[in-house]
Amino acid sequence: MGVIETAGLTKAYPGVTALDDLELTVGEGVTGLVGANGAGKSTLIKILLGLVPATSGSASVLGYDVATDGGRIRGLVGYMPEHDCLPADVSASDLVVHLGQMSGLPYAAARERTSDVLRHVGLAEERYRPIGGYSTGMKQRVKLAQALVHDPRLVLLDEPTNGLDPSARDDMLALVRRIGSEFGIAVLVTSHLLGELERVSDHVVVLDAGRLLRSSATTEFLHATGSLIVEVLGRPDADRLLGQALVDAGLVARPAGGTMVEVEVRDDTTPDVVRDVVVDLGLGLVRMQERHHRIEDVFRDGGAGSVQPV
Ligand SMILES: Nc1ncnc2c1ncn2[C@@H]1O[C@H](COP(=O)(O)OP(=O)(O)OP(=O)(O)O)[C@@H](O)[C@H]1O
Repeated sequence: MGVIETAGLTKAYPGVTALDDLELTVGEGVTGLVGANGAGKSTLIKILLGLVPATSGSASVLGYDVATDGGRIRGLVGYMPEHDCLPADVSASDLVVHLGQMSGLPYAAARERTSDVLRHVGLAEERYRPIGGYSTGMKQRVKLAQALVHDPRLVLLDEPTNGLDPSARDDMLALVRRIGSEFGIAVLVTSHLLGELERVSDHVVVLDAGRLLRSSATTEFLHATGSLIVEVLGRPDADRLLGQALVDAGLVARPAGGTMVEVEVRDDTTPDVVRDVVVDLGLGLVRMQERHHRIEDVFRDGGAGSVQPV
């Protein structure tokens, strides 16, 4: 049985179908839920928490029916909401203790767990200061900590990198990965930035306008394409020169930006042919590697326009 299962799950708001006949199974590990703004990610999470009723179809979380067992599910699941929802005049420490107690922990246990989770998410002395003075990155960490305080089986993280600068985003992604791998907690994490999910997820689910576009292991999204990317240096027009020489050598080659050329792999000898051509031209070989599909190729094929690769 999956950690999350949906069957024919549909949510219609007046004038918009947020989820459309969704059939989904999410297992252990880290699952990335990707989709453009409005694809239905937050709606799915709210239904899974039993906070919003579905129009039709069914869903279960950890074996419990979202329609009837919402309270039980919320006791076993941690939720990091997308939007800023933290009180400004309370410290992270007091807030997380309070939310731990609301999840059913006795006071002493809530204090102990709060100290642990705030350390895990990287909040040190500042945990005793009011949240109003925190940076966006620190606030995101508080939201993550409160999702973990009651030792959940599953966490639902809605856009945890929202509003973060590149370095804070990297830190948050590393934390998400650790939750899945070191702590053994199943994770469903949403983002509209595809490259992020590629980095931290074992499995990727792609939603497009409320419909399931694709669900597969991340490695399947990254399978090789049968071409090589060759980067050279030595002359400003090195790519043009190399491209022509490779075509003359009987290979199919095209420019790939900068001083890079993409070469179709004909057989096992292709890398040797490329190397020899580069040497004959007196160019320097910077790299030669297999080109991989990236997750955004799914959107290029599937048609969802506004998802941004990073
Ligand atoms: N309470 C609501 N009433 C009416 N329409 C809604 C409501 N909540 C969501 N929607 C609509 O449902 C669709 C899906 O919204 P949802 O928030 O689930 O998408 P999302 O993938 O999470 O996007 P975002 O990243 O922008 O949050 C959107 O068209 C949205 O406008």
